[in-house]
Amino acid sequence: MGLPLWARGFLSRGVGRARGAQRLSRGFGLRRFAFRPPFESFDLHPHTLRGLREALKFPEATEVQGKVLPELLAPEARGSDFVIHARAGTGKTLAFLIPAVEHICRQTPPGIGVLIVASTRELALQITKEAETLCAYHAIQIVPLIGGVRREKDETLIRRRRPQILVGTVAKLTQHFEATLRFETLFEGLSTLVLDECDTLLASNNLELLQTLLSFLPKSASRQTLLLSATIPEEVHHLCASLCRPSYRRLDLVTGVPTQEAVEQLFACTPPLLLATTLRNILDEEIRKEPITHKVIVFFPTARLAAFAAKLFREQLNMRLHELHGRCSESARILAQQEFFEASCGVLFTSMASERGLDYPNVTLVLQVMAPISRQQYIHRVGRTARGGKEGRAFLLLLDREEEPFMPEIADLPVSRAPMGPALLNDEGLHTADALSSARWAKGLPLFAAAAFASLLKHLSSQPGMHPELVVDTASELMLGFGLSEPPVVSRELALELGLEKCENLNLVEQRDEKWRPVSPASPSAVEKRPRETRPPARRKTLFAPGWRVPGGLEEAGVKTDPKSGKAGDGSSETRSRFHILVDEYSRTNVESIFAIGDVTERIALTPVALMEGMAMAKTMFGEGEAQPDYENVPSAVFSQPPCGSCGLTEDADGTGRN
Ligand SMILES: Nc1ncnc2c1ncn2[C@@H]1O[C@H](COP(=O)(O)OP(=O)(O)OP(=O)(O)O)[C@@H](O)[C@H]1O
Repeated sequence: MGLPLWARGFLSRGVGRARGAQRLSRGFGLRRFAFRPPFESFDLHPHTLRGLREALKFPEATEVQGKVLPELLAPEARGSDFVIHARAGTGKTLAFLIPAVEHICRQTPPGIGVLIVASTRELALQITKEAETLCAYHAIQIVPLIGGVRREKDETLIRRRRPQILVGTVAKLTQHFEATLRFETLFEGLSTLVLDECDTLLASNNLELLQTLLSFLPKSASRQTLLLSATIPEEVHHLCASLCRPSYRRLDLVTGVPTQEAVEQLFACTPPLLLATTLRNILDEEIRKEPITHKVIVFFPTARLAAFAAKLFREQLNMRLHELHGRCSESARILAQQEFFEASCGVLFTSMASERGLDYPNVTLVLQVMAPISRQQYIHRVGRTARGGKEGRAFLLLLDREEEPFMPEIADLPVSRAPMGPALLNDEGLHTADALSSARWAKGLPLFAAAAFASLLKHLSSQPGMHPELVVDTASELMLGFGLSEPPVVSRELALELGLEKCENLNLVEQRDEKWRPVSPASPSAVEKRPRETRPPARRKTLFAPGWRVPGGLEEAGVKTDPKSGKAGDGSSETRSRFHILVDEYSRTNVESIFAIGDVTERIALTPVALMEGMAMAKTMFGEGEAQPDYENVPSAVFSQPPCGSCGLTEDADGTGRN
């Protein structure tokens, strides 16, 4: 049994849950928008109107669309850029798609007319789907470019479809600009650039990559830029303005609170030890009250905790769950997104991957486990319910000690304390605690628990006001509440990184390279140390420079680069301003301990060449004698339709006439 006696007593009190449960389980229904002009009242192309009416089945604009469309469709609007701030779920996607499609209908230069930059793969796919439905009766082609899909596959799709609208993530688009031959020429007629969820694209950790992407786009005084989000704090606004033309317009459509009025928002606090059982009780309550219509999104603070909780609840509590987070494979993410979208009821365990822009119909409850990292995150997550004019509920399940630092951040929002308090914990909590007990864990769960614990330590360490002991105690109690008999071990390296190495309650293992193997499911934290047979040689730094850009800092290291070399290095006659690292035939730079391979050198910019150079370099570096790349056996590819390629001896060299 994972819970101590005092907690069991607390659970078994089972204080009247019905009162709060009634509020928690209020049904949802259609609300009326304040003002919904019919789409016919706008001067739209007949195919667009038909797409709205027949494919999307939206005869009327939402309130936000009713305000944005007249601004963006006005003839003089093309001379301005727009920063649009409107609540989540109010129809911003169509608000930018409709004018973009209308502009393509009026002007059809070859190439891509509209580029939509999305913050996640899932959002890019969702926008693509909505654009395709809107354009069902147009001949307009839309292509998504997202991570997890091979670049060559993207190229084939672009060649075949010749899209007018491209929807992509920043990383994938940048990768194409850096590595796909003449990719930039597709954008010569670009008339509209959309940055959806602009505040996250402009966040400090993403800004550099976004700026790199934008630097590849041709400069054009007539290109319109649209920036949209449900949260645009003032400090982000000046960044938005810096991407716009001076005449830009700001449409601030959030009056009053930034969350939808139709969302009932509650919060409750729990000790870490009781978080898992409380969560289970809330879910049970929701399923019991709405057996065929419950649709619940549960947000966890880390992807690893979401993965662990999903596996635990599925395997130990027999709950049917959908799962979508950063630990899922790309195909699993796409499948989960589609399944939960189509499901009439269900529960989704997720993390950051789902909090922005994603549109699942009829979500009845958004449940946030532990404090969000910011006010914006809270608002976006709550925005996953009550979309398109429906009603919904949001529940924030905090740890006791999170209330004081977090609640002031959302003091202006209509969030009330859940009236049930400890009644969230009912008699069933006892059974939950018992069922979760690691004594009965299925195979594999201990490793998930260890990963979740490490991620919790990281997450909590980044929270304000959390000193090391508190971080360790909180994460440990949480894991005990999830059924462990003792907290998992942690590598000393991680403890050092987080400044937790002196915490007495942390069970450390010395070597970071050790493979952890649970001895038995009954004692998941008792892991056996299995040192690797061979360790990689010590190294101080690995420079990784994808694409053609030479990383900074090389000058300080004394590495010679060639700034004058302007040829593209890909066999074309193109010139580009860029630097190359100068290397000898063994891939050695002028600094003995630094090597370089691939596109950052002035050799042939082809993947097979880089691979071969890498193998030869590894032999030189790791003592198998000096080895030079063998350019005789480089596979070559011809970008043609059908595609063709070759490798090995030429007909002449072979002498047999074979190719
Ligand atoms: N005119 C309309 N009539 C009815 N429903 C609509 C209309 N326009 C959009 N919707 C629906 O409203 C929901 C929310 O729309 P959308 O995803 O565009 O919101 P959003 O403002 O972009 O939200 P977020 O800020 O979360 O990205 C979607 O399910 C969409 O299909």
